[in-house]
Amino acid sequence: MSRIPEASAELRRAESLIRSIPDHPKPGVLFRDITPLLADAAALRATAEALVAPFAGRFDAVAGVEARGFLLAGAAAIASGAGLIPVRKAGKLPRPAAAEDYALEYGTATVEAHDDLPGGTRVLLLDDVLATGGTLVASRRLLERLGYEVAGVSVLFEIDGLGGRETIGDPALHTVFRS
Ligand SMILES: O=P(O)(O)OC[C@H]1O[C@H](OP(=O)(O)OP(=O)(O)O)[C@H](O)[C@@H]1O
Ligand SMILES: Nc1ncnc2[nH]cnc12
Repeated sequence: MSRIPEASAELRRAESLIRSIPDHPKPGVLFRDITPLLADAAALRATAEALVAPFAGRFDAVAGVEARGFLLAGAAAIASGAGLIPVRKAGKLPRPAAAEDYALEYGTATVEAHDDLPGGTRVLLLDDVLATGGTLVASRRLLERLGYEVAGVSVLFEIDGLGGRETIGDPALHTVFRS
């Protein structure tokens, strides 16, 4: 169900392109696969715009979380005229300025980022899926440690029942779709 009451027909069609795969990457996980949505030009544009619309004029850059968050963040940055900060998994950046560890529905990981923009830059944090919230909490902490002002958190698909919204605990959390 879309969280935007007046969701455009395009956005509703985009939602229908998210594929659910049982037991991936391990038994018991219902994996939400956004690749069919990404492959559809109109759906990709509609979702990139829906991710940033509630925050219009309130951010200077978007931050996307590796790997799927990068795909949406690139599109959202172009759609909104913002810069892009890659929040990368450990060991990929040549000179990370900060790192944060976190737990996932199916493992553990570390995120890192550079500090290429000035302190106080307003950053909108983006990702494809909100599950337990561990990735976004760690990413938000990471951006704050780098001196950025996190203007909001925006996610394409919120999975109910895993406590992600409560873990993030941010009134400025926007999710386009949920189930
Ligand atoms: O709310 P959480 O429980 O933290 O889970 C959500 C995160 O899990 C997935 O990333 P994953 O680490 O699987 O990496 P990928 O984007 O490289 O596939 C997804 O893209 C989110 O970043
Ligand atoms: N169920 C799920 N589907 C897609 N991405 C995820 N990240 C964490 N849980 C996920």
